[in-house]
Amino acid sequence: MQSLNEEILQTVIKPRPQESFKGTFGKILLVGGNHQFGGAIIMAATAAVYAGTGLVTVACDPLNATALHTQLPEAMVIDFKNQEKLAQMASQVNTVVIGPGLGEEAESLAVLKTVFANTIDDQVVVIDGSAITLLAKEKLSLPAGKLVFTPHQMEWQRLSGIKIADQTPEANKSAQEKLNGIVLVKKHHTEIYTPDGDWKLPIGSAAQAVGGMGDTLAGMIGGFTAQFRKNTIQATLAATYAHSAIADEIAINQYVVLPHQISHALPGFMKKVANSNKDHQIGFMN
Ligand SMILES: NC(=O)C1=CN([C@@H]2O[C@H](COP(=O)(O)OP(=O)(O)OC[C@H]3O[C@@H](n4cnc5c(N)ncnc54)[C@H](OP(=O)(O)O)[C@@H]3O)[C@@H](O)[C@H]2O)[C@@H](O)CC1
Ligand SMILES: Nc1ncnc2c1ncn2[C@@H]1O[C@H](COP(=O)(O)OP(=O)(O)O)[C@@H](O)[C@H]1O
Ligand SMILES: [Mg+2]
Repeated sequence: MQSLNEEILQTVIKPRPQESFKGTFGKILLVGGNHQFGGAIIMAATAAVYAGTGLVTVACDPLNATALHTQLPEAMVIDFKNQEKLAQMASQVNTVVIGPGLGEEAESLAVLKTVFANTIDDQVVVIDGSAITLLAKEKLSLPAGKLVFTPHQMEWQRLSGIKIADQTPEANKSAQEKLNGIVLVKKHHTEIYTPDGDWKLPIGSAAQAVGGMGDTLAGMIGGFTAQFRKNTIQATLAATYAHSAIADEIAINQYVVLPHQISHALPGFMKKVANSNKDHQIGFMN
């Protein structure tokens, strides 16, 4: 397993072409946010908008629409119970992120099934949080698309059947190969298993151990894969590295890092990376 380093940032994050419009930078649909977990989808959508995705739509319980728009007027919103609209949106975007705050109720499962039935091979589908738990519990078939699974260790236990204590690189690799996608096993020093090799994240800290941190990462991976479409694996690696690199900078002066602070720091961080070259030290606060 290789150690992931900051070179992945320069590989992926380039200056924006001037001959462009919002569609150039990708379209994303984020699905989740039931009556209980609206904050999760708001955090994921915030990450996608601040990562620079051209167009961001959220499918959630309409109960969350006002809160979402108060935080994030850039995002569009649809009712996740509107099956027709959900199916249409799910097939039209570059990336679908499903799971943050989706919940595990009958309504959540209906939403998941509609999305899984309508994605297409060209798309990236990021499967996080409740979507992983439901996928495991209901033994659903996998959707079409380039799949990125983002489980924490308990979600990975549910999906792979490997107990947390037995989650060795060998066991994780063999389970990832069966899933036919990218798998991030999220923890202190997250592991990323891909068809092109495996990486360990050497940065990040306990200041990140707070609810919503993974929802934010899912939104960032969504935003990066929708925007930097050349290579899904590299975009996923860059988002994962940037998430903890920003957290480490904030943690120099803070005991705990709030997930939305990572999103708000993203445009400045990405600008520094885009301007930098190999000899330039990356850091967005100096
Ligand atoms: N503001 C919001 O709206 C928020 C909404 N959220 C949304 O909530 C939904 C449920 O997601 P979830 O992760 O909170 O719950 P679940 O999947 O049941 O896992 C927890 C169980 O696993 C165990 N556990 C063991 N190892 C672990 C590990 N390394 N990392 C984490 N847990 C570990 C853990 O052990 P314990 O803490 O009890 O010791 C516990 O028994 C999901 O849709 C998510 O997006 C959250 O993002 C929060 C903010
Ligand atoms: N002690 C830690 N050190 C480094 N990173 C951590 C630590 N604790 C949590 N994280 C990171 O925070 C995120 C937590 O994800 P997750 O459990 O899905 O959060 P949530 O669902 O509440 O948003 C992951 O990216 C994980 O790697
Ligand atoms: Mg999570």
